[in-house]
Amino acid sequence: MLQNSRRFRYLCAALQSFHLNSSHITIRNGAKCTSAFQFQIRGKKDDSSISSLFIPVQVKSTPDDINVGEELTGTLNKSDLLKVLNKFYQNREIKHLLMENGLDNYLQHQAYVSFRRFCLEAQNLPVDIHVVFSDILQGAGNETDLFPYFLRHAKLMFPHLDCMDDLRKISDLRSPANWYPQARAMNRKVIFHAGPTNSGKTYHALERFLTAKSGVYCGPLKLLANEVFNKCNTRGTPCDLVTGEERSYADPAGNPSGHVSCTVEMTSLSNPYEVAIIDEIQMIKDPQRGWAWTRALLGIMAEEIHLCGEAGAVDLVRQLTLTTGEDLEVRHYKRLTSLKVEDSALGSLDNVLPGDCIVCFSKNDIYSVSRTIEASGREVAVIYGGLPPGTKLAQAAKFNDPDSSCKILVATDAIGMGLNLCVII
Ligand SMILES: Nc1ncnc2c1ncn2[C@@H]1O[C@H](COP(=O)(O)OP(=O)(O)OP(=O)(O)O)[C@@H](O)[C@H]1O
Repeated sequence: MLQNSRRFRYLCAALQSFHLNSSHITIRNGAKCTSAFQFQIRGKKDDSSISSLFIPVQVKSTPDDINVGEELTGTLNKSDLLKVLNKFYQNREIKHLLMENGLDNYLQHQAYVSFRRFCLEAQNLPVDIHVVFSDILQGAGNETDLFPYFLRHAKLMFPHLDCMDDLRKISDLRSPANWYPQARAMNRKVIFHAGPTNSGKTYHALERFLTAKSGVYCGPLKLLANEVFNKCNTRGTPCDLVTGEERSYADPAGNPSGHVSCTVEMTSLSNPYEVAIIDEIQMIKDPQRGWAWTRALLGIMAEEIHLCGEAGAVDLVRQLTLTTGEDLEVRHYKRLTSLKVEDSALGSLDNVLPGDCIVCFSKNDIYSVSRTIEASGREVAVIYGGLPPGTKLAQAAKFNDPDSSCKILVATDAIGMGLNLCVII
């Protein structure tokens, strides 16, 4: 409905040519105005009202050769016109009506000055205005009869008046949930799989994903997106891969599949899916990357959204689902294996056992630790953030393979998020 409305088309036309530089924003609307409609940011000293930011379009009269108004109702005396105009402008009800039509005191004054000049300086007034003035002067009308003509003039001067409601709506950033009207139009079901790492959260969400007609998996790492992509295709569900660097199609001809595994920043908000998984949802709190989880949670067009992550994020997600008006189902999980803390320190790298993982916090440490272990004749798998996803996956697969001679993993904390590794704990 909105798209068909004149106001919306008008707004689009205005916004189509929206130019921005550091000090000056201009909206040019060639469709209706004879000159540019400017929206200019001025210095701090100016009126704080937003209205003062609009520079009026100059409205010029386009007189006919023949003064039809004069032929119909006779000549108008300019000083009489001025009296009518002043009376009109001082009328309280008129002021109130103008306010209701979006003209605050500032705009009213601007419009009045322009309308007065227009009426007094025009050689031939437009016939409708001429007749109305004539009626008023002859006692057959009231100065309030000028209202529609004044408003028409004001709207020519300030084209934004016609699309103010739409401008207000699109510039209101207080409710992010409303930024995604297509998702809001759906009846989405949100399920939070909450639990510690290695508790089977992603496993259960993925089982649902694999059986759905279509789905999107949104992961925090290229590595995880790759893992799901491979898992899905191995299980016979064609799935594409989309990361910032890579795009792979299950179909060799390059036709998109119903399932997509992507990094969360690459999530498409325009494709409808039956199931979506947003993994590691607690990342929504991350100051740098959290926006991508928020965007995915609020904007994904999926009938069923599975969020996997730490229970600590439930409250925040619940608050967000309150803003979308959606119910949140929380499923709690417990660790599948227990953690055991050693009584004594490792002491030396000679004491590293098969199934151990040494976590380092710099690439230099990775190199020195892996070299030391390899020097003692033991094979090592290495994973750190800078490795290409394929290499990381190959290293993880080598370490996980029970038949491989590689039993020790040296990695940075890049392995901490979601990657399934057969580390003995
Ligand atoms: N019910 C199950 N049957 C078979 N395997 C399972 C089951 N639940 C979990 N697993 C396996 O256990 C491992 C850990 O599960 P999963 O990745 O789902 O844990 P998670 O809670 O999502 O961990 P993280 O928070 O680290 O992502 C995976 O290899 C998964 O395939």
